[in-house]
Amino acid sequence: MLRAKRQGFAIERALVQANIDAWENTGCAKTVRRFKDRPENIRSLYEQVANLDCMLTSLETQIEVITSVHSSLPKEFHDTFHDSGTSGHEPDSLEAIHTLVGRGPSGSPPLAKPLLQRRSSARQQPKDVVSDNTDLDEGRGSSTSSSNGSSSGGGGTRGVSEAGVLLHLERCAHRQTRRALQELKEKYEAVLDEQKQLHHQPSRTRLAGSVLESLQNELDAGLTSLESLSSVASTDRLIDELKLREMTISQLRVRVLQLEKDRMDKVPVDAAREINRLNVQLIHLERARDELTLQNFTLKSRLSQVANNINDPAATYQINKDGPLSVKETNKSSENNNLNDVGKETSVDDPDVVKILRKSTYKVTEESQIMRQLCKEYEAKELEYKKKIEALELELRNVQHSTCEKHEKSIRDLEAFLEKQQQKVESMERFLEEKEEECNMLKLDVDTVTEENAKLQKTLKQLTDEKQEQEALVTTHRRTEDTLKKLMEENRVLAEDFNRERVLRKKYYNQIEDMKGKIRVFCRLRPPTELERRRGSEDVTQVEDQFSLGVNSTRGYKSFVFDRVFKPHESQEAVFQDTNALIQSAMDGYNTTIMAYGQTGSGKTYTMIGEAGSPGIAPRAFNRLFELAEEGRARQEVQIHCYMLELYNDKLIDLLRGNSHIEPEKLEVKRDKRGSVHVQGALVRHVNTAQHLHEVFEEGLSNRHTSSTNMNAESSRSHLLIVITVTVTSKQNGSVLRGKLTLVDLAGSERTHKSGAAAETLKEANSINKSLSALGDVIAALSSEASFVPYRNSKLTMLLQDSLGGNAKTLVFVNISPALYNVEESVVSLMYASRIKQITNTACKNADTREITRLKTIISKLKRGEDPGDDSLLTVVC
Ligand SMILES: Nc1ncnc2c1ncn2[C@@H]1O[C@H](COP(=O)(O)OP(=O)(O)OP(=O)(O)O)[C@@H](O)[C@H]1O
Repeated sequence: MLRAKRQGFAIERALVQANIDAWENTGCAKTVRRFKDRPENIRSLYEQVANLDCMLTSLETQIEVITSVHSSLPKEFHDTFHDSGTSGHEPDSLEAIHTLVGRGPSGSPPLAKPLLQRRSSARQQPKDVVSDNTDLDEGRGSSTSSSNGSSSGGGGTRGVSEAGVLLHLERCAHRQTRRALQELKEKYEAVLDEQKQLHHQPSRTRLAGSVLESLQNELDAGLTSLESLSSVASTDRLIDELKLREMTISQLRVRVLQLEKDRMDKVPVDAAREINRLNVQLIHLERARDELTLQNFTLKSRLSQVANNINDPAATYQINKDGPLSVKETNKSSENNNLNDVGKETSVDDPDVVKILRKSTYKVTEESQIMRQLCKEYEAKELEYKKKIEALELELRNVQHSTCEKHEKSIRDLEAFLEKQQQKVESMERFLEEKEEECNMLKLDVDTVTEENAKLQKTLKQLTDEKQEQEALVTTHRRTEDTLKKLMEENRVLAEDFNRERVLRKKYYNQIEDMKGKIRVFCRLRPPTELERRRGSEDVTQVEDQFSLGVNSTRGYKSFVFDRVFKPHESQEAVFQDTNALIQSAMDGYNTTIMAYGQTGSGKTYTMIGEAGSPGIAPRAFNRLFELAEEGRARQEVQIHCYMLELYNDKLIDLLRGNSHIEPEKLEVKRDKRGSVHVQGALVRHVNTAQHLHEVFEEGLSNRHTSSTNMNAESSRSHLLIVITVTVTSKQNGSVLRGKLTLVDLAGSERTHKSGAAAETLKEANSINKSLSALGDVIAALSSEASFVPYRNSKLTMLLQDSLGGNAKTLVFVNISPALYNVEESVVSLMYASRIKQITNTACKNADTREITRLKTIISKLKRGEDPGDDSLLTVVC
């Protein structure tokens, strides 16, 4: 019995350990962690295991005690069992007990039912079968216990036939039955022994009672532990799961409220991320639901296992409960059969034993009832738990439903938001497409610009190369320019030197010529007149330098060299600068003559007299004379006289006497002994100032004959002579210098058909041409150094006798028209001028010493009473 309890507790311990292992091995990691998070549950389980171990230990102790008690039983008790042919050892009795309670010693399937069936069938068998059992028992005894020595023919029953096998099995069953009976017998003996011990050894009785009490307690503790194991752990786990679910639900509610709040606040939510997060959360929830379902299933399986575990003891107890009946029946049958048989064999029909057995049976029955009650309670709790589980599952479904609805609502809201966002995305895509089109256009523009840029870069590179080349060229050009500048500077210096040298050469040549008495000839070109411009006449002249002039005539280009050539636009001042020296010569006592020669309208009057605002040589000479007089006023006294003559139609006219009522004297050209020409009878005016001289000059001009011709609007129709005598008396020694400045404006030569001269004008022209022709003859004679010079052919040549080949310093201006229309006259004038230039004068100074000599001669003649002759004539008319 104790061993059976021990086996039962061992089984229970193994079950508890198996539960722990199952929970740890088959349970999910989360569940294991939860249990590990709650060490009290684990501790309670291990405490249960430890309690069961203690109970097992105590049972082992009890078994040892009972074994020792059994060994102390009287010898006849053992002999009885020995006589019955049973071995009587403990394992057999335990095996019989296990067989009775329906479970093998090692948890093997129960053998009670087949054995009972076989027994019942065996009971119905004839006695020969029993004899067979006896044979079998004998055979078993021969096979299992050689000490009996009664089974010698057993090997004959082991045969090849099925009947032999059945017989062998029946014998085994019979042997088991005998073992059970032996066990009962041993129990009976034990009980007897206990009774005896109770009588003789009260301590042992008490020990047995305590052992029974402890067994009952252990049984109660085992049931309680099983109940607690099946109820408390499951309830705690369910509570934990419920709390976890509630926590998850509350978190979901909070999240849903947050989402609602976000949606209501229209806060931008990343819909996709939120949906993903909710989907992940749904997956977690589904996993959690699956886990809970699995746990629920595990729990149910566990409950069913526990229920089975409980049912096993319940079945045991049921068996026990029914067992009494069975036992009763068994006992009855035993009483009726086995016991009767035993009784027959052992004569165990003691009412006390039966009473004890019945008492035990009743006790077991009570325990079985208690167990059934416990089973009912457990079933009720199981139902309760199932209801709770169903309620929880319902609540879970509701929560899932509500959560799903909220999530679906949120998903719909999110989908609506997503649709809006998609619309925005579509609009943005359209906008993006437009921008892409613009971008493409811009790319095309960029490509075009890039191509242009490439072209420009290429052009720029070419330009850069060209620029570099140009810079090199510029550098070279600059060097060349520098070199050229240097060369030009050198050239300029050389030119200046050359010009200077040439001027010096000319100057020295002129000085030499002056020393030789050569007449100086200046050539002056005038600009084209308005008439010539209207006629479109070309300029046939070319000023080669300040000494040379070329003319493109019908006979070709011809160059002329003069002492000075003035260009058309050279000023009157410039012209006068080169004539200034003759004014000084007049102040120095020389006869100087300045005259202008040339074709009519060539600029003779412009050169000699000038125009208003552009005075010519005469007015400037007047100013210069008085300037020189003023300059030498401290050391000398200057007396200036002048007269003006006009040779008109070969007739001399005193211009200063023109409108006076004084009868004009007969003017005669005279020459004194020195060769100086003077006009007898001319009115000589003394002038004190330059202004006075200008007035006298203007007066004389007003009397001059002029008229308009085709060649000149105001043509001079006569030859004009302005004669200014200068007497310079030295304040230091009283010496006297008598100079004469003769300014001659010749009338212009002209061709009558060109000048369009009328009858009177034609007469003037003929007279002019005649006088000029005589002048030409004189010039030709002087230039050819002829022995006879025809001065007397014309009054003009008589007047110019002391100026051409005379003792004066003479300057002749040959005025030239640049027009092609006048080229022939210009060439003739230039040829005349060239001839004039070849004429040599014999200039001499009218010094006092000679005068003194002459006066001395006159005085001497007068002293001798002789006529002084022409030498006594005064050269100056006051
Ligand atoms: N150097 C000059 N610069 C400007 N104009 C000039 C120059 N020479 C002459 N003229 C102009 O040419 C015209 C003719 O000049 P001018 O009267 O002096 O010639 P002319 O030789 O005296 O003629 P004629 O013998 O008929 O008197 C004038 O109108 C004069 O102003």
